[in-house]
Amino acid sequence: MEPKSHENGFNDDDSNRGEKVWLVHRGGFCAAIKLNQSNGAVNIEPGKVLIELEHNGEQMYVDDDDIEKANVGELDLSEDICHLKHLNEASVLHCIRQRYASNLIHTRAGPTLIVVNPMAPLSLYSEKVVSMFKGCKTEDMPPHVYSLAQTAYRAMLETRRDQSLIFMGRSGSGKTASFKHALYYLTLAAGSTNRLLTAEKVNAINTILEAFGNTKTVMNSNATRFTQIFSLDFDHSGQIASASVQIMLMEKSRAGRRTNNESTFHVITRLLAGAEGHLQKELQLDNVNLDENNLFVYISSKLDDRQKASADFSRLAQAFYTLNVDQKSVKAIWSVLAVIYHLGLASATKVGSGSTARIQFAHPSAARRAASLLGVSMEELLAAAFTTSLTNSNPGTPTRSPPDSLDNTLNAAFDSLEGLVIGLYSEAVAAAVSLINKAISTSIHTIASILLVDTPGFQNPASCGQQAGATLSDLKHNYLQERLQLLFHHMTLVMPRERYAQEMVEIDMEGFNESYPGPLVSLIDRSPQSHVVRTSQRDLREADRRGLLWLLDEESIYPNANDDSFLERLFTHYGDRESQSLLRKAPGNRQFVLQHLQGTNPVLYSAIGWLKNSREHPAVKNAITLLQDSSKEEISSLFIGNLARGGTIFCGSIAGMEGTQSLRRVSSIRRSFTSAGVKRNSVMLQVKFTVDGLIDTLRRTGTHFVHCYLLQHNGGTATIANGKLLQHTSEDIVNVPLLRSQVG
Ligand SMILES: Nc1ncnc2c1ncn2[C@@H]1O[C@H](COP(=O)(O)OP(=O)(O)OP(=O)(O)O)[C@@H](O)[C@H]1O
Repeated sequence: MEPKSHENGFNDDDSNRGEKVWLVHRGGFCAAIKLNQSNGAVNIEPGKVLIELEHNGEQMYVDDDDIEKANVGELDLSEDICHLKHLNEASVLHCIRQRYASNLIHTRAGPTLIVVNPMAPLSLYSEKVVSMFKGCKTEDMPPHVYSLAQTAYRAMLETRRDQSLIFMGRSGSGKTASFKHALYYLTLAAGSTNRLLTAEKVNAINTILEAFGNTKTVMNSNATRFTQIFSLDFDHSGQIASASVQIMLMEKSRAGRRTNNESTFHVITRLLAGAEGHLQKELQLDNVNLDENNLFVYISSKLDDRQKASADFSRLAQAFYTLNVDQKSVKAIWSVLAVIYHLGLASATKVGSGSTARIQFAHPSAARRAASLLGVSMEELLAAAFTTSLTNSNPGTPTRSPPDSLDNTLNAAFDSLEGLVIGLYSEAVAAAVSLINKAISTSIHTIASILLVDTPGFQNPASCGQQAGATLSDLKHNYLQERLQLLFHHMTLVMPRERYAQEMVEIDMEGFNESYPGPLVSLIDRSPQSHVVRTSQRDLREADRRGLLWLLDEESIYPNANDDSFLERLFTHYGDRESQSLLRKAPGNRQFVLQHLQGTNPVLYSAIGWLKNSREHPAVKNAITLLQDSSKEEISSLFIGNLARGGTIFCGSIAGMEGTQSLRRVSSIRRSFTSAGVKRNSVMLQVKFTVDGLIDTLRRTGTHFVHCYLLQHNGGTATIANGKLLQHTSEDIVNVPLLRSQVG
């Protein structure tokens, strides 16, 4: 925009007034009238137009390119943005904003649903509202997450083909909230045989999964850290006859994270705050001290936080009751979680020196509590916790912290203890998911399924003020979001175009600006085509390039490789001019930027510790051995049972595979989830193959996409005062550049 102050050429003559337009500028857009330039105005530069701003009457010349046609006011609240006569960015943003100001947070974009996070509870979802949508056809329903679920249900009944509801968006944008509403709708609207799945049970499942898989981050105070497929399997009559949950790509490293500014999963703090009486004594949690230094668990000193955590724990315990889960199994899970707490206190220390040096628990009394809760001896626990800290017993694992000095020996011990804790936590989650599936899955023959997919949202911590750079876990979540975008692109643009071409229908794509996530996805996950590795050649042949995940994986097995050598290889592969629009170096230590979401969301990453984190520590696997060897029957039987059902969470990185009918029907999907790559210790290739499996699964279904939008960067942590939206204007609430980057 180039505003100009003119003393000549402007007049208020109504005959001069033209069409309504938007003046688009970096901070947003504003309404204006395009004035007729032939009358009055002199010396008009080519490519300029004369406008009058609506809000203050100021007249100015601006670039023609900065103007977009506006629609008539009657279309302000259009239910479907495809109905706008002038379909341009400013008009779409205006429509979403106007609807939001009228408490209409759902908008259609053709078959896709847009939902903006209202940052306040709205009374849009209830049993009564469900009954209004039940049985309806798409064209008879207003945009709502219930209407999308109803459309999927109807399509499943009519075609007998599996359907999926896929929730996409940034962290905190409301994916999980909409996911839960859709699940609630389908449960109530379809009903289930023998009350297998009720709204109460769905609520209980969400409570459990949220406790085990969510945490607090800068972007969302209740951020989901796992991908979930909730499968509803329907019989001939359209009722739910079986259901199951699969959990994958869990950010399990968070359970063993030893940095002060990262929270662990909710369930641990809830257990510590909420276990009372007999349970508290049994778990030996009666002396929890707020000031103690725990490696893995941070307990808030705020009374409010602890009271809330305690109330949440009661709800969690009640959720297991609601699902009729055997209480001995629940107790076994609590024990494993309490063990993590005790191990965090036990910590590690080095005793002796030279050849007699040994690693020991720094606080043996805490370690004894852990051992007795697990039902193993101190020797067994010690061996499981520190096997790899003095000698590198796993030849496949690089010695990144060679135990050649006091610090390195101790660091290796801490890494090992962390590995065990991550393993214990993963097993606890797998057990919880198995118990859920036992409660809701049956072997009744079903004809088709609806898969609801919720994922951790797109992460850009800098957008919420965290300047340290995004982590490797953030990259995994962002990679999944890119793959979902690619799937969306394929299903909504490529496939219809191919269909039109087959049917020889001509479509006018002029002026259509297609953005394509393919190049960045390829930069991240492109498989190696050749065996040339570790070249420092700048002019790599195209065929020799491999994606970031593969580079990280390869680098992590080279002795003496480190985060710097990984970055060097990354820039050897992608330092060329063309790749600069996707990847560039950043000034900070080991920092780089990936231009995510077609450049609309550049994320600054910090690659510190990436190499270490791209291999699973061997101690992770010690957890299952300890649990199976437990002298406590409730523990060993729960975890032996887990293994017998697939023992999936370590190797396949998926929990709950046993419960699924939809995945069982398509055995190739099952294979891709459990393929050889997934079984390797490589965390990065597990990510790649698991995402491949998920996308393959979804591709075979009728897809229904929900795009969730954030109106404020901190929308996942903010609630509008008094729970009210602004009455007259939404301008204070809607961050237009942010919304624009999501719409784009
Ligand atoms: N439809 C809604 N109605 C009311 N509040 C909502 C709605 N959607 C989101 N919110 C609010 O926003 C917060 C963040 O939403 P949610 O956890 O669903 O985001 P998300 O996209 O799943 O985030 P992440 O990817 O981090 O898991 C919720 O805790 C809730 O306070």
